[in-house]
Amino acid sequence: MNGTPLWLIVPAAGQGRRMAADRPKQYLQLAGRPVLAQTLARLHATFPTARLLLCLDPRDAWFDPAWVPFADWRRVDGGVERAASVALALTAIAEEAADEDLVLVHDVVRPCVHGDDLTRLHAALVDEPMGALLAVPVADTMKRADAAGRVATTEPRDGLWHALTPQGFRYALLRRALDEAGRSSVAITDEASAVEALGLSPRLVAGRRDNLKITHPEDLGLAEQIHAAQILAAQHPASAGRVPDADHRNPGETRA
Ligand SMILES: Nc1ccn([C@@H]2O[C@H](COP(=O)(O)OP(=O)(O)OP(=O)(O)O)[C@@H](O)[C@H]2O)c(=O)n1
Ligand SMILES: C[C@](O)(CO)[C@H](O)COP(=O)(O)O
Repeated sequence: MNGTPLWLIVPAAGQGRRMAADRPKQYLQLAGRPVLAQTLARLHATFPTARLLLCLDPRDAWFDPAWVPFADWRRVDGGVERAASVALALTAIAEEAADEDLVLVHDVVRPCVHGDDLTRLHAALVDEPMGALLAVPVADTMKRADAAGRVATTEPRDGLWHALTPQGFRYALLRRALDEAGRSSVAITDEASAVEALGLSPRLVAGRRDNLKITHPEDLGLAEQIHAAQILAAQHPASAGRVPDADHRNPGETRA
């Protein structure tokens, strides 16, 4: 892409309560290395000269700086929630970042993010003043539950997408969005929803379904299998199955 400076923010200050492991899930082993190390390696392979901000719990006793492959990186204290961790990272570079600099935010617990998706998202951001995020269309029938755990309604899934990461924005926009979100009582679970709260519409960039977020215990085994299949596909590109076309259409694109 053009020479716009690129910052990577990797929120990694979570406790992994739903995983309920003996350590935060970003430090569990995936293919012989901690999840955190695998995720940073994926980002570095595509963006070797980006500047990294790694949000860590100030009491974190697991982190090893040897896992960071970036030449230009720093550790930032995380906040009480994911959005607070990202906001603190933005504040940490307030004196250095220009308004138009690009910021990509990627969950440390998405180690299977594919280089092709990173490249396409980055390219999409050139002409997107409102930012963009990787996402996949919902493929299952969607049920809304009542208080008794029974089906209340079946929701139309047309136009519904799963939001993934990375999510990318210009520095000034993301800072304003998270500042405003911090002053309101609206729950913000991703960067895009903070930008949406300003009345803006980030672009959905169709990504791969295997960009799994390790959240629950069974996700670690799935991530292992995805990771192994991706490595195999990279070694034997001719025999690798292509991701179906439908998964890579962006909203508004029609089937050929
Ligand atoms: N205060 C927080 C909370 C979460 N995260 C990060 O945000 C990402 C997505 O969060 P999630 O999957 O919810 O991770 P945890 O908060 O660790 O999980 P849980 O909610 O089960 O405790 C993770 O990379 C996590 O480390 C963060 O940087 N700061
Ligand atoms: C940002 C995110 O990965 C988008 O899907 C997700 O919202 C983070 O998970 P959390 O459980 O809301 O922290």
